[in-house]
Order: sequence, then structure tokens, then C-alpha cells
Amino acid sequence: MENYLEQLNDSQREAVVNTEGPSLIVAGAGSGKTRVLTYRIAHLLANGVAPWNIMALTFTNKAAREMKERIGTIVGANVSQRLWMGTFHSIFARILRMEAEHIKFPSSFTIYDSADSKSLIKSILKEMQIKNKEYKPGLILSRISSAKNDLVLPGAYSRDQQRLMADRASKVPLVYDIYQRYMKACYKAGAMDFDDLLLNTNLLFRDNPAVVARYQDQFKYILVDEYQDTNRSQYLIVKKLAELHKNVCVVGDDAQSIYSFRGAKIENILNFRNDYPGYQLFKLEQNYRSTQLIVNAANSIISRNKGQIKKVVFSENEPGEKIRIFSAVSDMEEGFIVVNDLILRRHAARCAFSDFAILYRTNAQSRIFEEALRKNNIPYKIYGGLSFYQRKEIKDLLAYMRMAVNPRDGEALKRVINFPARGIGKTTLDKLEAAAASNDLTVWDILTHPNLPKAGFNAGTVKKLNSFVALVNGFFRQRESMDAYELTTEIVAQSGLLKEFHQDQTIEGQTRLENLDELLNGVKEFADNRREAGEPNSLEFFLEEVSLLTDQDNESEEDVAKVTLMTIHSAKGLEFPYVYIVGVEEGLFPSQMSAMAETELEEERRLFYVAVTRAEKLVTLSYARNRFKYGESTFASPSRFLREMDTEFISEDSQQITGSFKSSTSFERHEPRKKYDFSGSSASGFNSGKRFSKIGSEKSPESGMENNAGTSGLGSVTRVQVGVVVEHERFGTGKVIGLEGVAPNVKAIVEFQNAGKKQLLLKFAKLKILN
Ligand SMILES: Nc1ncnc2c1ncn2[C@@H]1O[C@H](COP(=O)(O)OP(=O)(O)OP(=O)(O)O)[C@@H](O)[C@H]1O
Ligand SMILES: [Mg+2]
Repeated sequence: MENYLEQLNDSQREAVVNTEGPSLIVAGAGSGKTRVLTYRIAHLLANGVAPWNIMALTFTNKAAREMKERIGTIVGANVSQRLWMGTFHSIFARILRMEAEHIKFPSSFTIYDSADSKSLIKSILKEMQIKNKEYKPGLILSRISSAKNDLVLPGAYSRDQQRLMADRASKVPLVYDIYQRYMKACYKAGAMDFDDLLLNTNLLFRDNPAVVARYQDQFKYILVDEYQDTNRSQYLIVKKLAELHKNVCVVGDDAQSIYSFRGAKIENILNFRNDYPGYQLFKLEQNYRSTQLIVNAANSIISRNKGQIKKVVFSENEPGEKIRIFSAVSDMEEGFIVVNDLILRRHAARCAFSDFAILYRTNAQSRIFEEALRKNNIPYKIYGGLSFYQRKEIKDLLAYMRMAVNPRDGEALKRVINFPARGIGKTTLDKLEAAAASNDLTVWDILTHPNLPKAGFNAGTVKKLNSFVALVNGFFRQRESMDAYELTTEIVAQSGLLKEFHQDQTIEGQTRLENLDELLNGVKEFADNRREAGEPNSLEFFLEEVSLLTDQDNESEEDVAKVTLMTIHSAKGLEFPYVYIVGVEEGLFPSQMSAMAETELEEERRLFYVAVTRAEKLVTLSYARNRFKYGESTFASPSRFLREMDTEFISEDSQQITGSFKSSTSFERHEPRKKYDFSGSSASGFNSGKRFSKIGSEKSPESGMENNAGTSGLGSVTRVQVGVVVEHERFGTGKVIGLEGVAPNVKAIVEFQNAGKKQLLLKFAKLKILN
């Protein structure tokens, strides 16, 4: 067996071999937390612990897969395959299916994605005749989600003054009622949403002592990665399961807690010491991922947050290049600057496209980079946004597949009852829904009710409805005798979907057909792989896998040689040699909302920390001075995060790109300078010196870099001279003792009274001149 312990440093090894009792591993980014978790599991297995006695909870399925593979190379794939390893959702969905009878759900329950949930909320709003536009399905869903993650059921919600008050303040006082109906509708449809998987696990464990005792006994070792982002519901599950053996090992980094908007509770880490008084604490301090410069810059970024566990993180990797900041006139130009730089860098470093990631704050920012990448024929993969499984034709087929497994699935039924068209119109569906609501039944119950003909439908309609029922029942009957692929082939043919898309001769129609084919390939691969592994391969298992995919999981094999585009949130836990963090502007990053409250601002700063720490070799930041928002170009100013960075981490190179003029002796004289030239910067005025003429004007988007000098504009910057006393928002007052560099990258060396000597880039540091 490979000597895996040699591949760890001393503190990592300690954390790996001390497997007994509760353990807490809190350490900064890139210090090997995930590696320690992986090796700890391998170590347990190598020492004779059975794989089914180990539960390991990861942030994505992909992470679980990679860990399993690594463990497999140490102890053998036949062993690692049997681990209970996956996301919270996938592991507990599996347990819930086995124990479904205890919570009165069918074991083949459907998992609703957020589109299903929103559609169901829309139906409920209709049923309640709520027309008020404040009731946005997304908002209501997030309220319900927050309640579920705090284990607040509808009854308790209706008495929870805090929640009721918050709802009233948002002008949605009826959420408690919608919540109640939503739960009931899901129950009737045999469906659970993502939060229900955790909530129902808690209820299962709360109400069935014998069941929980079985699992407590089984899971002798429980390990959790990214513990800082667990919510209350997840926390309670882990706590309950670990009650007997108490061999729980959690790893996390409070500085990377970025999901509090989804109910994640940083206190879960802080409370560990109270929950398990005899716990062992392991610290990992050496970062193996990034250059020294990146680690130091990241440390300085996060040190601004008040709420944090103090940690040491250092790197012994190469010193590394400084962080570059690119400034663009417009968001369009930002796309080109970044992509052109990426091309040059790839050439110079002779590396692969997959060595690059472009990270952004919101999904909407991806379009511009996609365009620029496409124009340059650069292969890229994009996570989030409209994924394969969210395309219409794929959702249509999946809806039929869901009906085949669980005909009561109301959202799937709505989608396909009249697609392909079979003469069942909206009026009929409305009638069916009304009948279902007034009889407290599902639409499927009404459809299959012997009294259907009497429910006010004419003979023609009844016939059409009956043949739809027969179609679905046919699939339902075949679901056990056929594997997922056989049944899906049957469904594609019998449902009329294949014919529907075949008839469509347009390019879109062709694409749809290709997508259906792609899904069929996926199902085939699934069925074959499962058969070879001796595991069940019927349709319900395939659906389970699909419904639990996370953003990071939508990766196909040909994706390995592509540039990665993703939000910072979904980049958690990942690493890339070259990272571009784009749209680093006020109102975008930090986002508008977070600029208000300090706690939210701290979360944005943690997000910035996560982004920077994804990089191994080089971080490049970019911002645009004008951005298209709501259909018009609006002025944008560089993020405070740029100003907050100590200049010692920022490259002079930034000047080449951001530089707008050259000045050698006096800061007052600004001469247009030929800018960094690259192909693709079209009519944006990139080479024109004109727009730099309005120096000092505050608001004009044309004034370019000058606005970067902060609120005071370039005017005050030019007055910063040796001997001047200045005030900095963080370092307090100090005296300028030197100036270095050329505009616009002039650095002031300031001796602060309390903070000591600092180098500050004038264009970002908001310095107030005091004398
Ligand atoms: N002792 C070591 N020797 C060599 N490489 C290491 C060692 N420890 C960790 N690494 C490597 O450093 C990188 C970061 O490790 P890992 O992803 O486990 O860190 P992490 O603490 O989980 O980071 P994050 O906080 O971002 O999740 C990985 O590529 C890992 O393989
Ligand atoms: Mg990790």
C-alpha cells in the first residue's frame, strides 16, 4: 500500500492519525483541509474500519467523487465505493428513501427543484387569489426555505412573531399560509424540495428512536467538509447521528463562510467546543496551493473583518507575481481585456485553457466573457446559469420520466399533460386543479377517479384524459422490469416527444433533438455503469442522481481542456493556476445590498477572500467604469476592496493596462499616453487620449482613471506630497514620507502613528489631507 502518511506535513498527519473522538480542524484556504479529510478516511479504512461505517459529507458530488477516487488508489476502489460519501442532500435522500414508510412518503418520492417549487407556489397564489405583486414566488420560497432550515414548521411559523413581522415588513403577510399549503401539496404529490430532504431527516430521527439508533450505531465515523457553511438543519442531523460514537470530524474555515444568505450558520463551528467538550483542535498553517504573494494578500484582505478566528497562513511556494488590476472603459471592453490577456498568458506560460478561471459575483456577468471567448474560439465551460438539465426539452422528457416513477408528481404532470399537444386545454387543466383543490386530492387522483366522467367534462375530453392516464400507467408498470435506459427509450417514443421534435425542422428543433439524444446517452451510461457495479439501475435511481446535481457537477469529459467560468460561490473548494476576478466594482462586488450592513459587507469580503485564494499562481482583478444595467449604461466605480489592498501586493503591470497617462515630475501634468494595444478593442475609444482630458471631474464616466482616486477625485491626490499629514480610514493619521512610481500608480509611503509604515496606491487609498 502506498505510504500516504508521507504525503502530509506534521500537523496534517496529526489530524489524520488521531481518528478517535470529536475533532475540529479550522484552517485557512489551501492548507489541506480537504486533503486531511480524504487521508483520514483512507487511514480509517487502512486500519480495518468498514466503509459502510463511515459517513463523509462534502459540498458537491464532484468533490465526493474525487475524494473517493483518491481513497480508492490507496485502499482499493472496491472498498472506497462502499463509503457513505456525498452531499448532505444525496446522502440523506438515500436514507429517506429507505425509511420512507416512517414519514409516510413513497420511497420513490420526487425531488422538486427550485423551478418546480416556484411553479407550485404560483398555483397556490392562484388558488388563494393573491394578485399582489409583492408575492414573488422566489421571495416566498426563500422565506419558506429559511424556516425549514431552522426547523420551523408551518404551525410554529404562524406563531413566530419575528418571522410574521418580517413578512409584514416585506408586504407578504400571508407567507405562513402559503407555507402550510405548500407543504401539504408537496406531501400529496409525493415530492420533497431540497430543504425538505434535511427537514424530513430531522423529523425522521426525532420521531423514530429505533431508526435513529440504527444509524447512530452504523456511522461510527462522521466527517464533514466545508463545515462553516452548514445550516441549522444540517448541524442537527450531524449532532444527532454522532451522539453515540462521537467520532465526528469537521473541517472548515470561518473566513470562507459565504452562504449565510441561505441559512448557513458560522456558529456551528464556534459551538463545536460546547457540543463536544473533549474535542481535539487541529490547526493547519501552511498553504500549499498558492504563491506567497497570494497568501499574504489574502491574509491582508481578511484581516479587515472583525468577526473571525485568528489564524496563521503562510506559503513556502515561490514568491509569485503581484496581483494585477485591469480597468476597462466598459463592461464590453472588460471582456476583451481579460480574454486577450488570457490568450497572451497562455502563450507565454505554455499552459492549458483549463488552467484559467474567470470568476464573477453574479451569473449575469458571464455573457460578456462568453462572447469574448467565443469570438476568439477559446473553449470554455460555464457553471450555473441555464444548465443542460434546465433546457425545455430536457425538462419535458424528465417530467415524463418523473411521472413514470411517481404519477402523483403534480409539477411534472402540469408540464406534460398537454405536451405534445393532445387536446387537453388550459380550461380542462384549470378544472382539474380546482377539483383537486376542493376535494383535497391531487390532479392525478382526480384523473384516475372512477367518477371522472361526472366531474363536468364532455365525453371527448374524458377520452383524451383517459388515454393520457393509460400512457403514464403503462410507463409506471414497466418501471420495475426495465432499466432506466430501456424505459426512457420507451418514454421518448410513446409520449410523442420524439415525433414532436423530429417534425421541427428549424435549427432549434435540431438542437432539441440532439439534446434529447444526449440525455439518452447519459441514461445509457448510467444504466450500464450501474449494472457493471452490481447496483440498481432503474429509472428512479437515475432521477435521483440528476435531481441532486450541484453547479459544479455539470461537467462532461470534454470539459477538461476548457476555461472555467463560474460564480465565486460555486468556486468554493476549487483551485486554478490563473484566476481572473471580474466586475470588482462598488454595487456589484460588494453587492449593492451588502454595502449597507457591516455584517453583510464582511460576508462579501469573505467572498473576495475565497475568490483570491482559488488562485495558485496569479490573480488578476478587473473592473469597468461603465456597465450596462437595466438596459442603460451606468457609471461604475472601482470596488472598495481594491482600495483596501495594500499596494505592496499590486503589480506595476496594472499600469500598462489601466494607465492613462504618464507623468514624470509633476502630478499636475497629464499627457495622454498610448495605451496598451490589443486586437479586439473596437470602437470603445481605447486608443484615444481624448477622454482623459476632463481630469478632476467627479462624475463624468469619460474621465477614466481619475475617478479611481476615491471620493476626493484626483484633485486631492495631486496634493499628496512628502511632508503632508493624511488620514486613512483604517490606519488613522500619518505623515507622507515618500512618493514612488508614476501616475496613475503613484504610491505614497506613509508613516502612520499607530499602524506603522505603509505603502499605499494613491488611486485606491482614500487619503484625506489634513494640513
Ligand atoms: N502536504 C502537502 N503536500 C503537497 N501538497 C499538498 C499538501 N497539503 C495540501 N496540498 C495541496 O494543496 C492544495 C490545497 O489543498 P486542499 O484543497 O486540501 O486545501 P483546503 O484547505 O481544503 O482549501 P479550501 O479552504 O480552499 O477548501 C491541493 O492541491 C492539495 O493537494
Ligand atoms: Mg477544501
